[in-house]
Amino acid sequence: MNVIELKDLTKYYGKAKGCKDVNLEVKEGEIFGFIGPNGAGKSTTIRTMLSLIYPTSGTATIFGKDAIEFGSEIRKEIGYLPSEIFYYDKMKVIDLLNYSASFYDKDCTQRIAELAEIMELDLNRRIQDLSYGNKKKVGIVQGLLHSPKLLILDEPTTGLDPLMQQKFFKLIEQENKNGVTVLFSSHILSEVQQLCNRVAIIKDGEIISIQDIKTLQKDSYKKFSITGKNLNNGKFDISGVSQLIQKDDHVSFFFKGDVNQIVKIMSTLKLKDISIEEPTLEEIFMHYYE
Ligand SMILES: Nc1ncnc2c1ncn2[C@@H]1O[C@H](COP(=O)(O)OP(=O)(O)OP(=O)(O)O)[C@@H](O)[C@H]1O
Repeated sequence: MNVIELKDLTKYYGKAKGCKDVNLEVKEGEIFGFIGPNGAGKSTTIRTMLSLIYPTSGTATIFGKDAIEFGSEIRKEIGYLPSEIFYYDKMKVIDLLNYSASFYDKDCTQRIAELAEIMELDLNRRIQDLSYGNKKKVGIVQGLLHSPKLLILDEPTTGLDPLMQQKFFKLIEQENKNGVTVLFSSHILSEVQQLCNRVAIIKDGEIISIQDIKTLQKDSYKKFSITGKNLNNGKFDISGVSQLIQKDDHVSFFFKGDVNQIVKIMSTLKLKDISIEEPTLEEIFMHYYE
């Protein structure tokens, strides 16, 4: 079953394009990555699918229901962490979270305490006394306290230190194991790589590719780095080689194709060192942004 289904979802702010003809399906139980640079249209797509803003055209269906018609019903089952969070500064964290919890027909007290412990959040501090990272933690607890079926996380890790990021990822993985579907928007490819099953890439408001993370990494480019005397980069002038860089005794490049071709060329060289690596998502996607 598709938890999220977007059909030609389009949002213009006056003449400015927010997102255009976005088609996307997120299946139940997936952790789906949504990747793009700043201003690519991630937040616009998310806000439109949540019917927090209205689409110019197209439709969003969540849990099989139209997002506008059933907006308030759907949102009860969603945990949404917006990219920017604004709070009443004078409130205590616990009062704010209890207030959020009051919108749901369930007792969230225990879950608030559990989440605060996992995220190391002091519930008795005032919002105005919290650092940016701690405010982000409030948002995370707020998004999860009602045990939603769908989590929509818009740039959730900004402001979290690396240790806290890992704790947060573990928490998301645990939620996912318990059946929660996750849409994870980010401009940091390595975190999407760590967490997601599939990924959609958005650029200038339009989806340019949707890929399975595993096939993406296995079936695509390999990154070769070699060191040796008299390496002539002209030798690697074959189809499938890209982004070749030569510096002194070192040559690196990406290759997509029959690796035997590369091995054959390598066998004619006198090498000091060689490494063959899986490229990072960043490297794989680089050409989309050129
Ligand atoms: N309220 C608005 N009014 C006018 N233009 C807007 C508005 N909100 C977003 N935009 C424009 O829509 C485009 C997409 O922005 P959006 O915030 O959705 O991108 P994003 O991928 O979420 O980026 P970021 O990570 O920087 O938030 C940008 O060109 C942005 O300037």
